[in-house]
Amino acid sequence: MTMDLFQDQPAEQYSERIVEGAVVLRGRACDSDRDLLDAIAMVARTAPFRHMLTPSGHTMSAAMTCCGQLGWVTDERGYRYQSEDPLTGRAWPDMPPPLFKLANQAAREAGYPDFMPDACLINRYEPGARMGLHQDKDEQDFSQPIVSVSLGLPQVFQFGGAKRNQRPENIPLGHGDVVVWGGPSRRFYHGVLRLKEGEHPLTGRYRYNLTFRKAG
Ligand SMILES: O=C(O)CCC(=O)C(=O)O
Ligand SMILES: [Fe+2]
Repeated sequence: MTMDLFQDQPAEQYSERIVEGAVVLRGRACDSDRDLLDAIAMVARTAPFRHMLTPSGHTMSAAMTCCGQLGWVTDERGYRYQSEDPLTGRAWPDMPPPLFKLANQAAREAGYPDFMPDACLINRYEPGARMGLHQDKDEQDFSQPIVSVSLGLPQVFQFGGAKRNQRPENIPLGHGDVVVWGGPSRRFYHGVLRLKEGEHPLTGRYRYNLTFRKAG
């Protein structure tokens, strides 16, 4: 992993290239962390966190909700995007402006200008929860990147390659870190290891992850 330190940024905001097209922007969500967490709480009042079923009948260990025009869902029928929350039958809540702004700015910084996400999946992990290696491939347009924001407890992110059997790099992600991947790495395998027990001043026993995508 190479590291570039930019003189015009605070010491804790630097970027680390993972592979071509993929970068970790350390600390980029710190300035707006309270606004982001307030926005998550607001979304969850309309579209509550829930544990979705995988097509094979397993319960996901991360609790999820969505905002934006489209929400990612999984159930016994498969993985897909839809404009209504299956739990309530209502449209997903709008994407709160601080979320959109952060995703758009992070993408631009990573070399993807004009990223206009229409879907934000919100994952909430408690100690023990994880997400196995997978590809994000339910979207229409793979020219658009993924922007992934971490808030709260630290968790190890795994970033592999185009094939599942490629050994992933383990990248510890902390509060405020943003990962962006696209271009040649857009469909690379990734996941997170089990969340360790801990207590974060802003999120308690949770890690939140915001995954922004242009789905439709
Ligand atoms: O929690 C993370 O950092 C990764 C989440 C993810 O890959 C996904 O929701 O597709
Ligand atoms: Fe993913």
